[in-house]
Amino acid sequence: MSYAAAETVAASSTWAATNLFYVLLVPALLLWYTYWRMSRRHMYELAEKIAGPPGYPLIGNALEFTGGSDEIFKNIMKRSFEFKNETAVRIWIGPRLLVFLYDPRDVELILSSHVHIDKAEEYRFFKPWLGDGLLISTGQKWRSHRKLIAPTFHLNVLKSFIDLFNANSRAVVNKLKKESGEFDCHDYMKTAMGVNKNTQDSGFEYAMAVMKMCDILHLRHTKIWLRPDLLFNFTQYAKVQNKLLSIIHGLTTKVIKRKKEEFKSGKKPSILETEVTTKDTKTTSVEGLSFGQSAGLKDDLDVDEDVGQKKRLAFLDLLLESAQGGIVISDTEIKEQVDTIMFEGHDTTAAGSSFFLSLMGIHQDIQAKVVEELDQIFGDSDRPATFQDTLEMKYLERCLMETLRMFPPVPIIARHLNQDITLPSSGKKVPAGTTVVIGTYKLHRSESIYPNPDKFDPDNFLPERSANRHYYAFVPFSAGPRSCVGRKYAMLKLKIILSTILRNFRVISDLKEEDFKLQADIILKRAEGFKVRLEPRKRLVKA
Ligand code: HEM
Repeated sequence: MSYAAAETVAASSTWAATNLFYVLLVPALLLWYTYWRMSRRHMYELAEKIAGPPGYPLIGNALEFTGGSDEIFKNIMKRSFEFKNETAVRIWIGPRLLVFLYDPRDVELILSSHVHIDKAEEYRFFKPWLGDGLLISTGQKWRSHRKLIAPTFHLNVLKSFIDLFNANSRAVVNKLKKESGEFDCHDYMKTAMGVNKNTQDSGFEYAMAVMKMCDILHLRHTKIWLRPDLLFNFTQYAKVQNKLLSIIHGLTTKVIKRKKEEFKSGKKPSILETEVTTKDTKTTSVEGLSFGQSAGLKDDLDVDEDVGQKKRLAFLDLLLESAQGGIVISDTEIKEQVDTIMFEGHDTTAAGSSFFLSLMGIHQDIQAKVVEELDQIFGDSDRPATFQDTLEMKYLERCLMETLRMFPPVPIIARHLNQDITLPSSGKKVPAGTTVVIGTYKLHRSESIYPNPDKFDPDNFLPERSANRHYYAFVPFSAGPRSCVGRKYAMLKLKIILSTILRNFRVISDLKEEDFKLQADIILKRAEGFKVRLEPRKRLVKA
């Protein structure tokens, strides 16, 4: 056979082999798809019984998640209100079934459970950043770390942060004095929330990096092609993410290193509670800081039983001390927990306080009542706030809670179901494998729970109005065993910073709530920025 003929034979046999491959591939794929659909039949059958918008084959409702994050938020809200009378709404993002829950009874079923504690698949995008920190870990690891960390947010530890909160608040007021005209107060709140004097320089860079990381994570949540790591790692976003993570982890490492050096040099932990408790179980629940735990469930931030004769330490001090033994927590785990707390404690409080100031700027009458209360507490004095003062800020607290109702910084909470559940509200079943999404934003705007839900009305939180409301109708900090571990810290800090600002300035907003463009890239924000103006109060308190 000539060389040319041999080449022709080789080419045609390659062609035949390629053809055979495709001929076999198509039925193989069809077979696999049929098997896959059959194995998920139970899921499809149950999902069919739950109301939801129609979707396309294979991609489901993924096209609804195109556009900017403010558009996505608007679309989702519009969609969810189309199903106004439904307590649960399903959507498909490709093969993933998501069921949104809006009824407090269904929310309770998930959040009060010790079984449904697994975070949804979507939280895995946080993994390169937060590792196995409290927010995303599960099972025994989460249980043991939660048990270790919760006591570091005990009220007695938090009280010792008050000086730091006051110092931060005064620094913010001093910076705000330079503002004239309209500006974005979120910029100030971001840096005020996460830093102390040792981390102030890196604080802004860190805050920016966190914000950009959230943008990337949000993109991965909403754009299905960015979900698989294999594809994502080839994109420009992956490179940007690596840069941002080096900034974020750089600051965490710095904070831990400094603490370790203090530890080695024998410096006493910064916060040390010398007061010891009795052996009996005792709870230190304080009204106004203590929501997030339903009746009948033990609040792990309050209970003193595990303390016994031990001293109470602040978060990082305790982790480092526990690491000394080497058994309880490793160095990597400490870093993951610090990253988690720094993220969770930072953006959420910054958004909450910025919404609060925006709302005060709109509702001058309500702001005047807050200031009247502050005048009663502080009189003409420019003294810093004490813990007792924060307990007396009852009206400010109601305004804060109403802010968190209307604009919950964490607008959804998602869990992965490992078993079928039956919704108490409707008797409908949600199949195992579903991502259940607690739609906090919509739940908080439910007409059947809050009459006139779009109106900013702090009286919604008058004790007599709250008393008859379902406990799970207000869950800005989640609730139950996986509730926010920093909720009391957040309330205390917010009360101190917001009261200090209002003692010094009148806040004015030219926009109304209905003009807010909301976007939810992980944390709920105003897309146009939190624009306000300030006027020094006549009796200007020295900051
Ligand atoms: C206004 C401020 C805050 C809001 C609205 C908020 C809200 C929440 C919500 C809704 C969750 C549950 C998330 C989920 O299950 O997916 C959560 C969890 C968590 N939060 Fe907060 N948070 C705030 C402030 C803080 C602060 C100041 C810290 C720490 C200093 C903190 C630390 C955490 C941690 C560690 C978790 C995970 C708890 C666990 O799974 O065991 N948060 N937060």
